[in-house]
Amino acid sequence: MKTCKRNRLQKNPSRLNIMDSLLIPAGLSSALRKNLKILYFVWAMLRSSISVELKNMFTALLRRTIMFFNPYHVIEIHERSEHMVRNKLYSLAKAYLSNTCSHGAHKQHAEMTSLSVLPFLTIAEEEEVVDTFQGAKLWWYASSCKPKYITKKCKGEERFYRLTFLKKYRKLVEQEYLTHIFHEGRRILARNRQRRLFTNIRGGTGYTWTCVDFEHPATFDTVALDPVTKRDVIEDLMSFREGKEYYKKIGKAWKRGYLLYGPPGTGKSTMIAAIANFLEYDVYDLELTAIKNNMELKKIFLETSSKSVIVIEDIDCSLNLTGKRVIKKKDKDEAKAAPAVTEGYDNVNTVTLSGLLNSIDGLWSACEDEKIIIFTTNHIDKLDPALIRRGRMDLHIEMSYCTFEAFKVFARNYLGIETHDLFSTIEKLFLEVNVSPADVAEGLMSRSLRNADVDACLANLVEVLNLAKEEMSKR
Ligand SMILES: Nc1ncnc2c1ncn2[C@@H]1O[C@H](COP(=O)(O)OP(=O)(O)OP(=O)(O)O)[C@@H](O)[C@H]1O
Ligand SMILES: [Mg+2]
Repeated sequence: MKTCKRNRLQKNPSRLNIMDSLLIPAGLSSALRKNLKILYFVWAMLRSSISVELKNMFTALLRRTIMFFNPYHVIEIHERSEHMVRNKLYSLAKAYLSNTCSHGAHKQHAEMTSLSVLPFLTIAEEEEVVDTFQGAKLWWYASSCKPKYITKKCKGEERFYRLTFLKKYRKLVEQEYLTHIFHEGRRILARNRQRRLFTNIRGGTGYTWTCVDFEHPATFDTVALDPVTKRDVIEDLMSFREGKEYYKKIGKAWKRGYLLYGPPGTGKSTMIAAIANFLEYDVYDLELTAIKNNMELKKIFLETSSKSVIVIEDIDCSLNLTGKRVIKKKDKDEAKAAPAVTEGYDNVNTVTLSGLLNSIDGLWSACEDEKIIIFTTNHIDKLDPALIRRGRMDLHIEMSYCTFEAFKVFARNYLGIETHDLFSTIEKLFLEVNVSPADVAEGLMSRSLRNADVDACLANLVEVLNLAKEEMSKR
């Protein structure tokens, strides 16, 4: 990437109107620019002494001549579209340039919003940078102009980028380069975005999502899980993330459902955080009990954005969604009397199983895709098969009691060891007792052990496991 000298014509906005199509990078077609400058000079001399009609005619002629001889094509990307709504492509181009060529500018702007994790540098106004794409050279020029319509939102200057390239690359730019900017821009914005953890609360005007920064430290390196399961999950996530075209090809919404099941303290919530961190997605922690009816549920699902993990924890406890899909007539009265609402019939104040299924994978659910939906439960057997069937909950992941393999992850992360004399004792004990990974973690890092050495930590764990064994034998 290298900078170009600024086209001096661009400094004078009044000349921009007539010399619009002349905005070509300096130094490249100096002869052509020289001739056109002369033409412009003659025009400026004549302008005051001729009639308006003649003036217009001459302007049009001049423009056409310039366009005919000008070997360049220009695309402008304005901050706002014609209807004064934000032009997404402008922000994506800005992100793209910040990452790709802004260092080529003499003057840059450093920006950081509340939604970004790192500052990023954009090219300042009146600066020009060069990009290359499949052998084509492209000039980006940042500027601003008066907006066409003055609105409350847009009173002052409106910024825009002018992209200039040889006419022979027009097809390449229109069909490939702009799409490249779109995807790259999205990727850069997603990477630099402060990820958020949302939860639904009931406000004055009904339900609403509220959020905090998502900063959970769990990763797949810190989750203690059987290595084969861990590898399968990672592979599944990777193929999901890269699967946009595949999902399109098979005609399926780009979504995937995971069911995490297992006893308390086996790492289901930790696993959700690791998944979100791995994919770099936001997390929507959906509290079903705070939602009044199916309509609200549908709306709240619609308000989740793409690149997100939607979580319903303890689905078996959230609502009574465990019965058959169609409730029998004689059960209606009982169900009506119960505050926790069952499913099956259309009561306006209920969230029903079919309402939930609809929100997960009905027609509406495909509006913003690239989403992972995760349910967790301690009791998989209590759930309606319709809720967890494959295709809806595509992957069922069992989070079980701690195994020796899982313990080795804790040993590595908590104690920084790969092996130890006590490992064989611990391995034997894991075959005899059921302890959750949470208990093992606690056994290795209880308060009294914070400053203790490895031997003491492992000895403490052996004690915890022996106690669990004793308790099991008493039962
Ligand atoms: N598999 C695991 N890997 C790493 N840490 C774990 C694992 N399981 C549990 N832990 C530790 O135990 C604590 C509790 O785990 P977590 O909340 O993820 O369990 P859970 O399965 O969601 O439990 P519950 O069913 O009660 O919600 C975590 O803070 C974490 O430190
Ligand atoms: Mg949990």
